[in-house]
Amino acid sequence: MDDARKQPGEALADTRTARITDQEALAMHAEGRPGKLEIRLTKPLTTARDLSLAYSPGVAAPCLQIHKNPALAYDYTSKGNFVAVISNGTAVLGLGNLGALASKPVMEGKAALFKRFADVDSIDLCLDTEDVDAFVNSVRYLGPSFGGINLEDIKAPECFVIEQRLRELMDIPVFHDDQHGTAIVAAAGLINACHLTGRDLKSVKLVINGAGAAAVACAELVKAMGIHPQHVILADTKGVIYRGRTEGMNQWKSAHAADTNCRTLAQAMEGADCFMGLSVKGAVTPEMVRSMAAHPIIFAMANPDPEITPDEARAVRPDCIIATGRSDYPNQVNNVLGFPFIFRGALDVRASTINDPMKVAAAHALALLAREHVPEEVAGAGAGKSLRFGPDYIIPNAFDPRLISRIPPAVAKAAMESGVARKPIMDLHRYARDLAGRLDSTAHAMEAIAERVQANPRRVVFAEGEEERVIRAAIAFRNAGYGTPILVGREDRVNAVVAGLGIAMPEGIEIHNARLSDRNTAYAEWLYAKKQREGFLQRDCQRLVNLDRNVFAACMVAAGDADAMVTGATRSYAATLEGVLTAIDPAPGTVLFGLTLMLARRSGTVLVADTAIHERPDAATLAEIATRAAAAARRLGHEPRVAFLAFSTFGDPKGSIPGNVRDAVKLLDQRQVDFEYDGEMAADVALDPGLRAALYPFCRLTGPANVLVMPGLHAAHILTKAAPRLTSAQTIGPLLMGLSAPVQIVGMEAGVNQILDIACLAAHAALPK
Ligand SMILES: NC(=O)C1=CN([C@@H]2O[C@H](COP(=O)(O)OP(=O)(O)OC[C@H]3O[C@@H](n4cnc5c(N)ncnc54)[C@H](OP(=O)(O)O)[C@@H]3O)[C@@H](O)[C@H]2O)C=CC1
Ligand SMILES: CC(=O)C(=O)O
Ligand SMILES: [Mg+2]
Repeated sequence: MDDARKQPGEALADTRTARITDQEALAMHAEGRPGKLEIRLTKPLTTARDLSLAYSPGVAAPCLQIHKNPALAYDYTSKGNFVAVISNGTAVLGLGNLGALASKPVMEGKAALFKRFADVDSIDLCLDTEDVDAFVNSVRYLGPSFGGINLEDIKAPECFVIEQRLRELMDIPVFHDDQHGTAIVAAAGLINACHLTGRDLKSVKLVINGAGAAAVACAELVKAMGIHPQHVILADTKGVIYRGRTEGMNQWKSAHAADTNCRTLAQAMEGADCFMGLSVKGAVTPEMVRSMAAHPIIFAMANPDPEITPDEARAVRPDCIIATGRSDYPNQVNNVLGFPFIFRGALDVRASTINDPMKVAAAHALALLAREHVPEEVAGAGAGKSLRFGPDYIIPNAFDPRLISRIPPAVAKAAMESGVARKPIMDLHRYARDLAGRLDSTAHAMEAIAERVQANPRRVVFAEGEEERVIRAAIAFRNAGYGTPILVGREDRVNAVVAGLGIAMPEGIEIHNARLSDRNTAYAEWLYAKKQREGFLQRDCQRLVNLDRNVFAACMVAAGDADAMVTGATRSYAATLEGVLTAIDPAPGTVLFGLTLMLARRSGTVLVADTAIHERPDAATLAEIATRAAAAARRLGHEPRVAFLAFSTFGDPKGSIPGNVRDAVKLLDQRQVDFEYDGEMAADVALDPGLRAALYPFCRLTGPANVLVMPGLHAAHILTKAAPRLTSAQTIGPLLMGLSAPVQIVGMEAGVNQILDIACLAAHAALPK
C-alpha cells in the first residue's frame, strides 16, 4: 500500500480521481466465490437428450467433422473466442518475480478485462517454471483449445525467446501483452502528446527507463513509426545503455545501444522531449524532470506505482503532459486499452498472427479516438473533468464504449490487408455496428454516473451509521471521491466499529448523534410544523427526531444539510420507507415506485417496475410507472421497449388483472408517448421476438422488451428475488423513484458494494439537472 493510501487525510490533496485501500481490494477478491472468474455453460444440459447432443453420442459428430476439416473447430467449439492468459510470474507488474501462483490475481484480472471490455472469453494459466524450454513446451501444444495466446508478466530477456519460439511453433496469434500491448498504447499516447506540443515525432528525443519486455518493445515500435534511432536512449539498473557497454547486456539491449556520452538516467534526461518509464516505482526524481525540454512528455508507466507521480512532476514542471499506468489519474497509458480490442479484431478474422501492421493500425485508431468529441454518456455530462482532447486527455478512457467498435475493425482491416486473416470480414461497417451491440450500455452508464459524482462530490447521509457494512460503505464512498459521508450514530459506537476493522477513522467523514446534534431542535420544530395537522404532537416529532435515525437523516436532507440519503440495511423496507416519508414527500404530479435493474448476461439490462410500492396498481399508475421507467432506461443508454406484463397475452386467457394492464396501454395510446410499448403480454412473449413474430405479428415492440412493467408487487418481487438466484442475472435496486428528494433504501441483505453503489446513485440524483 502506498503512503498516500495509508494516510487518507493527506491523500485528499493529490489529483487522483478514486482511491482504494488494500483492505478493500483483498475483501473484493475474497468475497463470495473467491477470485474473479468462473466458467459458465452456453448450452442447456438439462435433459437426457441435451446430454446426448452435447456429449456422447452426439459429440462424435463435431469431432469427426473437425477431424476432416480443422477450420470447423471455430464453428463447433469455443476456440474462436477463447484466449489463454499465460504467465510464469517472473515480472508481475512492477513488483518483480513473485512466481506463478502469486501472479494469478493479475492473470485472472487480465482474463476478466478481456471479457468486460471486448467479450473475449479467456482463462489464466500460471506455469510454475522459469525454464524457457519447459515453458515453450508447456504452451506449444495448447493451440487446439484456443484462438490466441496472451503471454503476460514474463521477464526479459526470456520473454523475447519464449514469444519468438511460440510464434514459430503455433498457428494462432501469440502476443506478449507487456511488449506489444504496452508499446501500442504508449505509441498512441505519444502521437497525441506530440500533436499537442507541436512536435514532429521524427525529431523527438526520447529516454526510456527500463530495458525489459515493455521498454524494448516500445523502443522498437516508436522507431518503426519514425523516431530517429539515434534519438532514443534506454537505461536500466546499470544506467544508460550505450554502444560498447558490456555489463548487464543482452542482444535485445545491444540492438538499442545508443551512441552517447550519457551514462546516467539523469544525464540522459537533460533536454529530453519525452520520458517513458517502464521500470519501477520512484525511479525518476523531480530534478530529472526539471531538466527536460519545454513541455516535456512524461509517461511514468510502472505499475502499480509510477516512476514519478503526476503531482510530483507537475510541482516542478507545470508545463508537462504526464500519463501513468493507473486508472485513478488522468491519462492512463496501460495495455488494457490494447489487448482486449486487438485480440477481438484478430479473433474475428481468425488471424494466424498479430503482425506489425495490425499493431500500428491499433495505435493510430486509439490516437484518433482520443481526438474525437467525447459524447456525454462517455464523459459524464457536466463532470467538469477535462474529457476533451488536451494535456489531461491524450488517450481514451478504458471505459469508453466506442473502443470496441473502433479498435477491432482497424486491427481486422490491417490483418486482411497484410494477408494474415483466414476469414475476412466483407462489411467492416456492419462489423463495427455489431461490435457496439456486444457490450451492455448499463455498465458504461454506471461508470459515467460515478465519474459525474466524483467531479461534483455530494454530502450523503448514511442513516444507519453504527452498522459495520454501512460504515465500510461510507469509507469506500469517501475513498472513491464521491463526497462526504455523514454517519448518523453515536460517536463512540461508530469509532468502536472502525477500530474493529483495524483502521483509523479516515478524515472527511462526519458523525452526527441525533439526540446531541445542534440541529436536533430545528428538525423537531420543522417536523412539527409539517405534521401537526396529521395527528403528530410536538413531543411525537421530538421523539422521532431523537430516536428514529431515518427521520433524523431525512430531516437533514429536507433541511439541505445533506444532499442525499441511504438507508435500509437494518430495518424492513416498509418500516424504513415510513420513517423517510415522515419527513420527505413524494414529488408532486408523479407516482412513487421502485425500479430494479436486472443485469442479465445474455439479454443485457432489463428494468423492472414497480418493485417496491404498489401492491395492485391501477391503470393510471401503471401508465405513469411505464413512462418514468422508460425515461430511466434512456438515461442508462437503452432505447426503451416497454412490455406491460400479465399472466395472459393479448386477451388469452381472460382474467381481472389484465383489464388494468390493457387500460394502461390505452392510456398511453391517448398520450402519444415517445417510446415503444405494448401489452398485455406474458414474460416469454415480451422477451422473445421470435415467439412474437410467430404468434402475435401485430405486436408493436421491435425487439426484446427491456422495460417490464409488472401487474403487481407479488409478481415483481418473485421475479427480482428469484432471478439472481436461479440465473446469473445481477440486480441493482429497487431504486426509489418519484420522491421529492434523493433518498434510496437498500435491502437488508445488501453488502458493502451494493450500499456504495446505491449511495453513488443517490448522490448522482442530487446533482443539478
Ligand atoms: N502501463 C502499462 O501498460 C505497462 C507497464 N509495465 C510496467 O513496466 C515495468 C517493467 O515491466 P516489464 O518490462 O514487463 O519487466 P521486465 O522485468 O521485463 O523489465 C524490467 C526492466 O526494468 C529495469 N529496472 C528495474 N529497476 C530499475 C531501476 N531502478 N532503474 C532503471 N531500470 C530499472 C530492469 O533493468 P535490468 O535489465 O538492469 O534488470 C529491466 O530492464 C513494470 O513496472 C510494469 O508494471 C509493463 C507493461 C505494461
Ligand atoms: C499493465 C501491465 O501489464 C503491467 O504492468 O505489467
Ligand atoms: Mg503485464
